[in-house]
Amino acid sequence: MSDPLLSVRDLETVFHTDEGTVRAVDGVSFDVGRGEIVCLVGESGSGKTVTAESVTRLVETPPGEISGDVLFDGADVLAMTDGELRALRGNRIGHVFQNPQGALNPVYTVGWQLVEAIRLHQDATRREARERAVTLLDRVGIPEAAGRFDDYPHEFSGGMKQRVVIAMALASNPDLLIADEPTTALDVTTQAGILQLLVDLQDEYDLSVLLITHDLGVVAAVADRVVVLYAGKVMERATVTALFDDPAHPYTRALLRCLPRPGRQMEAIGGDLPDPNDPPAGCRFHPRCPHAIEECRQGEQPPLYDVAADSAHAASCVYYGPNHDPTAIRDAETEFALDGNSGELP
Ligand SMILES: Nc1ncnc2c1ncn2[C@@H]1O[C@H](COP(=O)(O)OP(=O)(O)OP(=O)(O)O)[C@@H](O)[C@H]1O
Ligand code: NI
Repeated sequence: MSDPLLSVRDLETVFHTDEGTVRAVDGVSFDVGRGEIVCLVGESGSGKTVTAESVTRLVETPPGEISGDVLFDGADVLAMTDGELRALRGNRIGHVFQNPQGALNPVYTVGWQLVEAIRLHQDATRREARERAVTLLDRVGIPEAAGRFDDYPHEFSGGMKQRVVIAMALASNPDLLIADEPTTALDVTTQAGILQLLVDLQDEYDLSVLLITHDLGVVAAVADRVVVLYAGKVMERATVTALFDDPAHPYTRALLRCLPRPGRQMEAIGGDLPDPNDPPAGCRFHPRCPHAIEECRQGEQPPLYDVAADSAHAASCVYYGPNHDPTAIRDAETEFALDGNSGELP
């Protein structure tokens, strides 16, 4: 890969609370290449939002504390001044937040808010900004965009409101769009429309996208590459094809088994996420892993071992390390591939 747009190395974000130190993100590394859609996937509480919000240092410090390396287009984000950070967030990285409440102000029309967002970042007259706002609303799929310009947020349906939120995030013409569960609150049909929009926008603007989701159906539909998080640790990194055709980590395999498929009962992964104040030693997943052996219960999270020779596919599991045979876990169950995981929307 040519040098990635975003490069995250050994990211650690901890929160100092009265109950102790929460290691929300604990040594996470991944890249987002130019023009690529990378999905961060994992159960609730695995650290997806904190990872995304650490990238532009939106995590409040204190109580949070961020360390590691975040390089955006070669620039060291963790060393940036407040002014540089504002420029980064305003011009180069658009963020669609998990909680969409804050994204739109209920007392202003969506057109006014878009114009403000555009004028904040670009030298544009009101008239130019208005034209661009209408173009953006149209581009994100708001029917009769010019006519909806003076409507208030509450006059839009959930799906249309999310399209407006995406338009706001695109107002500055960003290089990277971070979208945190952008479809979770929407019904399935509306979800598919929003995902298709993200794919189209990626293509049209050559955007890079960091998409956060707990839904592997979403991953199958849009991702180029995938980072699987569990309890603040990366369990597996893979291309979307490798992840579905050849899932390596027992956690990924368990997640895939949970996918509903025709003629198959949906399973839940047994057990709960570890206590973030007191995670288990060894592999964070070992208490729920059917293949756990003594080695998994000791020391640190295993390193990310190469699963395939190309090193784009790696799993943090001792079975892929020296002196182990991963066929022991891979033969246990087969057939995870989603029906039509070739870019078809769920
Ligand atoms: N401000 C904070 N103070 C203390 N702990 C926090 C804070 N923010 C997040 N956490 C903890 O960090 C961990 C990771 O949270 P995060 O929101 O990143 O999970 P997530 O993967 O995005 O989950 P979800 O799918 O529910 O959105 C959780 O244990 C959470 O309780
Ligand atoms: Ni989240």
